[in-house]
Amino acid sequence: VSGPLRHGAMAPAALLPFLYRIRTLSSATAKHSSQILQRTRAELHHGPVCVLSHRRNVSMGEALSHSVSDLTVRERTVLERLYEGLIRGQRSSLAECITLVETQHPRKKELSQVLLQRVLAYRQERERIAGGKPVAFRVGLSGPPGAGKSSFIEVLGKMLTGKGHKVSVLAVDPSSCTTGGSLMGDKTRMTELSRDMNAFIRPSPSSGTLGGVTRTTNEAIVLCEGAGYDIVLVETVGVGQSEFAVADMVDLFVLLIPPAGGDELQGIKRGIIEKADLVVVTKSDGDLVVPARKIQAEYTSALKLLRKKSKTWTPKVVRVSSQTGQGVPELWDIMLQYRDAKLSSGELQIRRREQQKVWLWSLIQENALRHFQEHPEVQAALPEMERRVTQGDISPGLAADLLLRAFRTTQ
Ligand SMILES: Nc1nc2c(ncn2[C@@H]2O[C@H](COP(=O)(O)OP(=O)(O)OP(=O)(O)O)[C@@H](O)[C@H]2O)c(=O)[nH]1
Repeated sequence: VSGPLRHGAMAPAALLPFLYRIRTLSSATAKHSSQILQRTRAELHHGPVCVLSHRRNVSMGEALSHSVSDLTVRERTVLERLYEGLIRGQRSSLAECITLVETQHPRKKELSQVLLQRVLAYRQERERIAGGKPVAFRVGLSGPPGAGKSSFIEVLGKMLTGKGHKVSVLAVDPSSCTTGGSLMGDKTRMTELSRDMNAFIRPSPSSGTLGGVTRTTNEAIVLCEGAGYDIVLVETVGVGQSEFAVADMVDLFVLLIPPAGGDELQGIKRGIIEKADLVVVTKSDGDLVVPARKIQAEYTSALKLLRKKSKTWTPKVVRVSSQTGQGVPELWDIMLQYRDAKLSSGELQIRRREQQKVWLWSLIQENALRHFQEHPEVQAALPEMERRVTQGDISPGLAADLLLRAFRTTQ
């Protein structure tokens, strides 16, 4: 298990045996599932599409082969209209499709999976035609509040649409998950880029758990790629775990740092610096050039001390100014060098495959934990168990075993 677990996100040890059980079950049915998946792929373009069923006592194979044959005519028509509009690159269809994947409504959720499977098949076909080259370059951008992220994305985005690219910008706002408030969405951001016909800007889903928000962001990436956006920028603010989540969904992860020392920099976590493929010191203009150079030198030295994580790439620290535009074209050239190096070495494809696995397990983790917590036997026993553990009557390990046994025997 990796991903959020690796970053120390809440994964009680008690859950591990349960996850292990799921993993064992998964491998037992893997052969059968793969045959069914093959059949599923063939069915994607024609008629019934498979989705996972939520029914109890349904084996993995049965669930995968459970066909949404009960799609109503209206549902089919809506999905067809959305899909056609999306692959023709209509921004309104893309926005509607993302709204569908963000929904909490159970039936619409199922429909969104039908749509996604079809878009995935379409993307796979386009990649096959392109000789395996990904259809889009995914770039994650993170930094503390006020680092200059939106100003930078506006300048970079305009430059890229000017070069003929189609750019989408997705946001992951961690505050929307906890408080329902927003760190990112309160002001008008990227005004020029939002008016650009070759750009698409989507704010963060406004509520849900971080896992839920990052799941929909991952799915929104697929939709943007289906709509022909060849550059997908995913922005997040460097608070909480959201930046780790974003780092795990992109090809290139960029950390933006303002040229202010001391307190402002203390908010930047060491762990996230290790994740960065590029560090960008922002606002390198006027009086800020000198502090920006200082920060650049500090980070260059700090990065040298880190373990090398790639054979083909050494993280770089560059300075830019969104106000003057200085350094932005050069930075884009570096981003392209990165992409080319990663593509030709095969590291980019490996990274994407690994990311898929990370997401699979983090989604299982989140859902399995909820399933466990909502189980009536567990809910009934939990207060007493917690009381006895906190009083030191029984060990947490034993309490976890007992709760898991209650969960298992009543499945
Ligand atoms: N001097 C200078 N100021 C800049 C530059 N880029 C951004 N700023 C200023 O920095 C402040 C924050 O910029 P934003 O682009 O809103 O930063 P952000 O990281 O998106 O901020 P949040 O949305 O709060 O996370 C604004 O007052 C900008 O005018 C730059 O290149 N040079």
